Amino acid sequence: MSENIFETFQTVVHLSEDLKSYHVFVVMGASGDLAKKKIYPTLWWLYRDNLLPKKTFFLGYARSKLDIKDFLTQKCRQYMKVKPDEEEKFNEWVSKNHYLAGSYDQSESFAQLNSKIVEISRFYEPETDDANRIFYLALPPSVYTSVTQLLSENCKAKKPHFTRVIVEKPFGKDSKSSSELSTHLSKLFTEEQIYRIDHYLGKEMVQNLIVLRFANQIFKRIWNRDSIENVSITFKEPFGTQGRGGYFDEFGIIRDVMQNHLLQILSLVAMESPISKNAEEIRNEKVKVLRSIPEIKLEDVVLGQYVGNPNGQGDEKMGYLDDPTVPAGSNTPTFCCAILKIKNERWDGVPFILKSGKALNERKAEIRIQFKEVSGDIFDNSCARNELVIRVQPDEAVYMKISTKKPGINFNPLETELDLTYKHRYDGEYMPDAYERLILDVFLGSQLNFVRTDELAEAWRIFTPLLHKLEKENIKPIPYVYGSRGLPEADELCAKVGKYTYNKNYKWKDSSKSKI
Ligand SMILES: NC(=O)C1=CN([C@@H]2O[C@H](COP(=O)(O)OP(=O)(O)OC[C@H]3O[C@@H](n4cnc5c(N)ncnc54)[C@H](OP(=O)(O)O)[C@@H]3O)[C@@H](O)[C@H]2O)C=CC1
Ligand SMILES: O=C1O[C@H](COP(=O)(O)O)[C@@H](O)[C@H](O)[C@H]1O
Repeated sequence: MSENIFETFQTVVHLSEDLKSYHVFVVMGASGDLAKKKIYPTLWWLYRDNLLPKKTFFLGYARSKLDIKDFLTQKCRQYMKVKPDEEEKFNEWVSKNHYLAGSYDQSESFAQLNSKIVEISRFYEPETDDANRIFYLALPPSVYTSVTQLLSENCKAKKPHFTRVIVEKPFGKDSKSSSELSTHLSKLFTEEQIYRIDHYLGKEMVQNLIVLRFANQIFKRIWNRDSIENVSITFKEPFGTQGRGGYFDEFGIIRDVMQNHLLQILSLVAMESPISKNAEEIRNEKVKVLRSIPEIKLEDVVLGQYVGNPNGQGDEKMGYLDDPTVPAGSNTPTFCCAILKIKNERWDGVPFILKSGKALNERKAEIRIQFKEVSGDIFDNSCARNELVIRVQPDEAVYMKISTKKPGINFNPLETELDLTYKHRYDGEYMPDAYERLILDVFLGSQLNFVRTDELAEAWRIFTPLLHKLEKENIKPIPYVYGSRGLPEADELCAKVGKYTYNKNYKWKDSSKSKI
């Protein structure tokens, strides 16, 4: 692991006055899946790498009665990648974990939670009267309202200590429910105390967008409707609902991925240059561009639902409706391709294609910027459009597809690429997980990578009319086979409305594997 990558964080964490006092990180819903697979492993990695303020302890809270030491060492450990030489440090981290069982809707339980926080703070530092408090709500949305209410009434830190609350999506189901939740939260906490997590904002290549766009003069000049024909933002997963059908069916792919992860990426790709790197300046620009996007119309959308592949293996044989947790006859889409428009000076006429789906042919998240055709082409229309591809996952990469002379005795253009593949260029660099970056941001009080209330309201405004129409008219998605690339109808929409062209002649050669 490279030490350098952490230097900045460690310096900030250990020098900041605000971070010198005790911190308690409370995992609400500590017995659940998210806590087990993501939150506790992330806390361990941050602790292992000395990234957390030195005086931090951890408190789990859930209804189940459990022994936190057993839970961490037996249930969570498989997700924690503890190396043999880290045993001592791991045990040290486990010993800093505490647990309290309690309800999600009774004031006495939250009063006990408050007493427990104070008690543990005093155990570590007898003179102290409190600690900075971070509450991570790894909970189902059904208990958000009561938990936040009771936290606010019983568990806020005494000043000057801070209280921060991390909220997981879904942030409502449409404009109305989201606004109700936002209003509820805003009565209890200030905007500075609320951290709405969208884990895509913690991914390396999503964070890279701001640097790529605003630290390169060559991109600044061409990042507009004069040069760009279309932009695609794609999310694909090669597996279905995996028994989570009950949850998924309530939301569908649009709410699960598009309205949040893909729209967040879109806003970073399309926003104007912020005045500075300041979180509020950046979030102001993100909101501004979202405000320029009209609501999506049904005619600009293709919806799909996967069916089992009779020739597939295991899960692939199972269609969405075969999942016993999915209601019979459900019309919830598991695939969606939508074309968004941005009505502003920079983007007028440039389609933004958002594509997302489960049970497709591959795991991929990428941003593809397709440039306009060469004007005054002297090569008999044989030049492919340039493309800039930012691959978020798997294998982070930035590559630019360009035409060069085909090597040899000829004068023909050949589509090739300028390739920055991270695993080759930054071999050995430690790439923190999205949750590591985001949880650290909360300790540091940086809201840059979290979703602000007005941003959220705009995101719902864009999607709510479409979602309501789909539900009211019970619109049937088109079936596609588990493991396919998607729907031909989506390709047609991308070509016609999205102005996207696909060059099937392009063949990529992994030059890292070439012999010299
Ligand atoms: N650094 C690296 O590792 C590099 C890797 N490569 C690899 O080379 C391969 C080709 O490169 P690239 O151009 O990026 O990717 P692809 O050829 O896989 O896809 C290009 C785009 O065309 C779409 N597409 C694919 N098939 C069709 C079709 N039949 N009709 C319409 N649209 C289609 C894809 O959408 P959809 O996602 O929906 O299928 C995607 O948006 C990829 O596997 C890529 O990973 C290339 C350059 C650098
Ligand atoms: O938020 C969600 O994201 C995951 C995909 O996350 P990734 O980091 O593995 O790309 C998705 O599977 C899930 O359905 C969705 O709720």
